[in-house]
Amino acid sequence: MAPTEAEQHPRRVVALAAHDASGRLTPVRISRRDTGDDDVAIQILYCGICHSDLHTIRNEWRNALYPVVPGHEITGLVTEVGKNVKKFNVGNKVGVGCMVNTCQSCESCEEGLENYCSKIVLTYNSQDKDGSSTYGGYSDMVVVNERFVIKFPDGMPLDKGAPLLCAGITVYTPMKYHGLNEPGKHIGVIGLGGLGHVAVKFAKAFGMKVTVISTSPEKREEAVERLGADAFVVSSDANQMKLGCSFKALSVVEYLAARGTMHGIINTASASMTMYPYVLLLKPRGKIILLGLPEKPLQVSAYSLAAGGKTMAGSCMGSIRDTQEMIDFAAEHGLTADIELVGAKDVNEAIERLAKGEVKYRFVMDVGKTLNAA
Ligand SMILES: NC(=O)C1=CN([C@@H]2O[C@H](COP(=O)(O)OP(=O)(O)OC[C@H]3O[C@@H](n4cnc5c(N)ncnc54)[C@H](OP(=O)(O)O)[C@@H]3O)[C@@H](O)[C@H]2O)C=CC1
Ligand SMILES: O=C/C=C/c1ccc(O)c(O)c1
Ligand SMILES: [Zn+2]
Ligand SMILES: [Zn+2]
Repeated sequence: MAPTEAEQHPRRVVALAAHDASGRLTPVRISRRDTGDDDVAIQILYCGICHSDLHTIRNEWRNALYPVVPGHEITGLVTEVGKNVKKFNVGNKVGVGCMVNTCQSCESCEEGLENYCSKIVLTYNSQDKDGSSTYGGYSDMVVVNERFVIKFPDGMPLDKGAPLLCAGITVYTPMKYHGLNEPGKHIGVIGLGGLGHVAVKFAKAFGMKVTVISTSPEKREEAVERLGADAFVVSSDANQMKLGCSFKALSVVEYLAARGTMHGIINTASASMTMYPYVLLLKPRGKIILLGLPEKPLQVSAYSLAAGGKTMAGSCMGSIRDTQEMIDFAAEHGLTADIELVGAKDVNEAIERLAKGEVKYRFVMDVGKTLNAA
């Protein structure tokens, strides 16, 4: 007889779940599997709050499988390992990012780019190979196959390091694969949020010139003085953006100075926009990489891309091998996210603030100290 859900997933774990498109999170109990031979059990201490969590719980991508327990920037301590586990021991500091399973046999998996596996199992809002739902890091503990667990190097803090597991790898990957990690090159970063601010930090660590292109003039000073950006262009204010006329609103002098100067741009904006004015910032044959996943389509002018032989591409998350490489690189360079730590009780308020762009630059939930009291 097939095992029941309770037999397959006997651990009862405290979590925060959204139940409908209001996205409001409430405490629930979920089931986790026992630690299998290849698994690592992790006590979750911190979990970053990514804008994808917000898109998902509010069903903006029309794919929510409620109840949704979000969270794919998970850090914590190993509490148990299965008998085949080679890379981890009890007590290790570890992280889990956006995926927890792949097929291991498709072309993408064989190339080591399992983030593009057609059968990828995401950390939450997905169905695992045994048919169970996956639940993310807004929870006490998680059980994950060791292949999807990242070793946290000494010196990489579990709180400020957590956002690197999604925001960090999502920006590091296109920089690596599109040659946007070379000293002296000029990169533009659209959107100074969770992804954008770590993109600025990685670009500076690679020795690049960085221009932030932002809708928030008030972010200029810290973008330049604290994050180390070389230039800052105000792209629009929110009202003008709603009218779709970002081009007219660009801060004209800085914009004109930046036109035709960028080897690449990464677009981390969570909202839809007209790409034309941004494409004009690229040098001939420059590349614009789309990372933000807005609910509504972007507007693109074919003419602006074709004239100048420019490329528009997309990129999603990153492989496990690249995630380990990125975390090790970040640790060597003392690179972490700028975070605001929030308790589990305040998570709904934090998500409201994230929706309004009122975070500098990533909320991280203090799961270890506060979830059980929520
Ligand atoms: N491709 C992938 O693998 C991944 C994609 N994502 C997606 O990336 C996006 C960003 O995520 P994250 O950094 O966590 O989000 P944040 O909310 O932290 O940052 C998004 C930034 O976008 C800018 N922005 C917001 N509204 C607008 C607007 N109307 N027009 C132009 N810019 C705007 C703001 O920057 P500013 O104030 O500077 O203008 C804001 O800070 C999301 O859509 C998310 O789902 C996330 C992770 C992985
Ligand atoms: O924040 C990360 C989002 C990752 C993601 C979104 C959508 C999708 O189909 C994925 O495979 C990953
Ligand atoms: Zn994410
Ligand atoms: Zn695969």
